[in-house]
Amino acid sequence: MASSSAPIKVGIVGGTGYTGVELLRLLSAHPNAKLHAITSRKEEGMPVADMFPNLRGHVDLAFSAPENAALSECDVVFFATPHGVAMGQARALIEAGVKVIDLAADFRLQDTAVFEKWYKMAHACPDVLKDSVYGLVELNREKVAGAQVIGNPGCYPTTVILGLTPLLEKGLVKLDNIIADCKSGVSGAGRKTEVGSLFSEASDNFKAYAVSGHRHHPEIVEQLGKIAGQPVDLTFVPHLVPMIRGMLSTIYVKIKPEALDTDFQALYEQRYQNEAFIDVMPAGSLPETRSVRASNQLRIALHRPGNGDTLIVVVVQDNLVKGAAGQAVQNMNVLFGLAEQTGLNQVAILP
Ligand SMILES: NC(=O)C1=CN([C@@H]2O[C@H](COP(=O)(O)OP(=O)(O)OC[C@H]3O[C@@H](n4cnc5c(N)ncnc54)[C@H](OP(=O)(O)O)[C@@H]3O)[C@@H](O)[C@H]2O)C=CC1
Ligand SMILES: CC(=O)N[C@@H](CCC(=O)OP(=O)(O)O)C(=O)O
Repeated sequence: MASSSAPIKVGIVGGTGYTGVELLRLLSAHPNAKLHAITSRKEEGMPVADMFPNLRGHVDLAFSAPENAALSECDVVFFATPHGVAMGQARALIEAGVKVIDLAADFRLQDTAVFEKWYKMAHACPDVLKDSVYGLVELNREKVAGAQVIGNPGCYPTTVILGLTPLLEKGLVKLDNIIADCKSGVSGAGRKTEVGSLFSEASDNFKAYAVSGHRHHPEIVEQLGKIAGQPVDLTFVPHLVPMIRGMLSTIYVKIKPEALDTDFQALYEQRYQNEAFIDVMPAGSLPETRSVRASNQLRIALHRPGNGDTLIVVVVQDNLVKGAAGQAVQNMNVLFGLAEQTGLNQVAILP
């Protein structure tokens, strides 16, 4: 176990994916982390920096096969892998005293029947799942600090949950009339050669997908229900946007009649005033995904068209950072008692 002075020994399962290389970018520059094992089944033996030249001079390890990786020697292992991988290895790792942060969905849904329905697999360790923590730090900070296994939230759910939390905590909006219209860059689909992700298919194109149901819907519903203290449902529609990184969610809610006079701007500013990675912008702002590119910042802006009963919450983040790897490092910081912003103060890149 890492002490307050000794570096945190880090393992990454799935180092050749988009979230994997983002974890490597962040952790190679993290003052308290030491990369100890990075796995890839396909690229075993390849120096990491040969695959990712941005890491030359920063990462001097080679990829190792998962089964040969010294993961049990680590203090924490990040799973940047498809759904179903972490849950197969979590028990052995926590028995070896290793903390687990899963970027996939294995530890996000507490309802295993719902998990099985949407991910087409039975949960491999429901007992470990029961004790795991949903790693949305801004809502679960204390639980994250004492966790053994953390389920890093999905990218879309991160924007919708943080966008709606102040409203649901106070019971200010109707719970049967929420629409989340979400847009993601193509890196959200992962570093796989799926047709839809090819340049000639994705560039100069914009499309909705999974309109009749997306696996993030149950994750969002489960979390919003916990915050509201009662069942919540919503319409959630993801879209693929011709850009590499970035996520913008536009969330439409109906204000309850008795809450029409609420100062929503003040509510959000107060609720997130101590959150380093949540920027509540001036009312009416138009957040841009490029303003958070490669940073762990999430920006929120409120709109009240015609001062009527509709409130529109616009949320932007980088899907690979606050939507994945940055949030995972934020969880690691809390897990090991470090200042939450450690290794996460990158300013967004413009132009
Ligand atoms: N892309 C994004 O914006 C976000 C992604 N996520 C989630 O994070 C996870 C990783 O996503 P992403 O990086 O995009 O995915 P990629 O497809 O880009 O990378 C997957 C990685 O996992 C490895 N891998 C695949 N299968 C296995 C296996 N059975 N055992 C061990 N390693 C395996 C692959 O390497 P190899 O095959 O060589 O072992 C590769 O390194 C996914 O669950 C995704 O849903 C979460 C938030 C945002
Ligand atoms: C553009 C795109 O394809 N996005 C992915 C979400 C990526 C992701 O973040 O999935 P998890 O967070 O659940 O791991 C999708 O819609 O399936």
